Amino acid sequence: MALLKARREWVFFGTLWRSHRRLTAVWWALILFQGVLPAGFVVAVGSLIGAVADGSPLLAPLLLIGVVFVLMQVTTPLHNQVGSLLGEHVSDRLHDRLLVAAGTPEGLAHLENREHMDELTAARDFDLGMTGPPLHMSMGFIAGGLVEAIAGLAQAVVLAAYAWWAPLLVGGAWLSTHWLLRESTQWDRNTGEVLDAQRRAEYSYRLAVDSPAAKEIRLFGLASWLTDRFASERRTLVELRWHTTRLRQKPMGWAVAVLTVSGGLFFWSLGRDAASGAIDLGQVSTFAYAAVGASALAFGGLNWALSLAADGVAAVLRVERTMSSSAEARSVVSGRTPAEGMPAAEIRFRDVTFAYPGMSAPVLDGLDLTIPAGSSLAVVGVNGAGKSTLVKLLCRLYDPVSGTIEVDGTDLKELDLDSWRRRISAIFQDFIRYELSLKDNVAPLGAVTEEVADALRTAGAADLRDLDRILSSGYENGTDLSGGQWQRVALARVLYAVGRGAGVVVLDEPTAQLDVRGEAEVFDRVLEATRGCTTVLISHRFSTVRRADRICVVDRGRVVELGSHDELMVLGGTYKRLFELQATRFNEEQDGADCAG
Ligand SMILES: Nc1ncnc2c1ncn2[C@@H]1O[C@H](COP(=O)(O)OP(=O)(O)OP(=O)(O)O)[C@@H](O)[C@H]1O
Repeated sequence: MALLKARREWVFFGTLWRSHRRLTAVWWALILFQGVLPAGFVVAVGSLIGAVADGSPLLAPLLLIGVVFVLMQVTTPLHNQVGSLLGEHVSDRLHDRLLVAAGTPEGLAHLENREHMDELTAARDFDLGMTGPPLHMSMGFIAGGLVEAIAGLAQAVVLAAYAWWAPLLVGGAWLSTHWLLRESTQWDRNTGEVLDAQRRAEYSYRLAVDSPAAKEIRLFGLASWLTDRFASERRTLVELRWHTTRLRQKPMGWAVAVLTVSGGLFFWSLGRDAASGAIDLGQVSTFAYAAVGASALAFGGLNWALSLAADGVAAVLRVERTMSSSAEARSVVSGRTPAEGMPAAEIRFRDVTFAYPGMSAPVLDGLDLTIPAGSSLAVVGVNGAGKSTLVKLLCRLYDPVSGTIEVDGTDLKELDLDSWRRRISAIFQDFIRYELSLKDNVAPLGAVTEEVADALRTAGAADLRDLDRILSSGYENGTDLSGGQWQRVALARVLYAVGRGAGVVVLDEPTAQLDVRGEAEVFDRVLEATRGCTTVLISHRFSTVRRADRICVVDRGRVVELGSHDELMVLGGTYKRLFELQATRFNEEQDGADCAG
């Protein structure tokens, strides 16, 4: 365990070095320099007192004291600045590495695995000051602790001029207090618990102050429940800290006893030699100051700061390792065949079975489905039937457990993933509302203004004209949109991609938030704009669904009906039943509205 810990700390120092060699070298040099300065000061003061006692010139010792004193004053702020810069630099580098590690795997499974998510959270939080100071501040604590350690040892070395055993006695006692008080890194052992309590407290806090949650919190009267929850988590944190403090009591007692005994022995000997005249006044004061300097109680600050910083770095490196080797992170691997112009003939699901990682029951269970290129297919089915899962497989966010998805006869796994994804454009149910300008929401990778305006027009969002306006009220001159307006913007994103060459369009509940009139109008335009594309539409709105060339009904992971609207109505199965149910409801509502009018 101790070996492992030591290794983590070495990894930390190695990471500093690799992140910025020059700053790290200056940081270490200043630690050494600052560490020996107190010993220099002690010697200078001793020589001054000796000179006063002898009546010899005071200029040289006074100058020495002045120089050492000024150096001590100047190097501390300089060192803090260097440490803070280095900390920020390392933290930036680690964040970059973390984003690359989490973003590189092609699939989604690594972001849904609980263990990986815990690792990612620990790595993400390492510099947020949640369980310890952020790195740019830790560097100051670490440097302070190292300086203290070197200063103690350097002053113990000065005692060698008095007696060979003095550095061993005083330095040994001082080192043993470090060892005894390493318990203060008990905080370390609590990190899991602390992290958990901190996370819960933070979540309650966010629920209380974030505006999206504010509606429900007020409406359901959850405000005082939330306050209690927050207070209770904070109490847990205080208790954990209190527990840590109490753990220090016993070793603290031992450390004080060790220092008292060693100090007592040393000063008894020093007093005896001073009284007998074996050493002069200057030497007495030098050795006395040096002994005091080497006997300060170690408070474990170095251990604490170093192990927290080393933990953070280790967490990021662990994520990198996991992401490059775990089965989840490597579950989707790109093939080599270019996908340009595909599909030219068809997309075919062949006996596809799929279960989400860690789930035993399959969501898709031997599903067979052919989608002719250039046609539109609507997928319907009850909640949880597996419709979104089907399109996620088509986007290769996951791979089937068994069976294949073929594009023009080539297994999707053999296609180059980047070029396949360039062929696909999708709007998912939980599409992203980017806190970016309207233009960047439509074309996040940079856009031709005219094409963005066209896409917005087709998506029924022509009224949104200020393309540079940020779509979030959290920014100056920013604005927010209604649910339906956001959906139109997300549709415009798909249409823009189609204009840029995407040939497969996935629309997962694209009009769920549009009003009935807007829905029909927008959907007609979207169909027109995506004519020639292979379109997969998922919707619970049959007025939208019926416009597709073909419709398939998915039930318990299989296709149970497939055909055009008219064919399925003639078939008289699930589709017909669901369609009529919705039509009857809609007519009843319309009648009600007419009567009320
Ligand atoms: N990331 C996931 N991890 C584990 N299970 C999941 C995940 N996503 C979906 N599921 C499960 O897979 C099943 C199918 O979900 P899917 O989203 O494909 O259904 P759907 O037909 O699109 O439903 P809806 O009409 O409600 O959107 C559900 O039981 C769901 O709980």
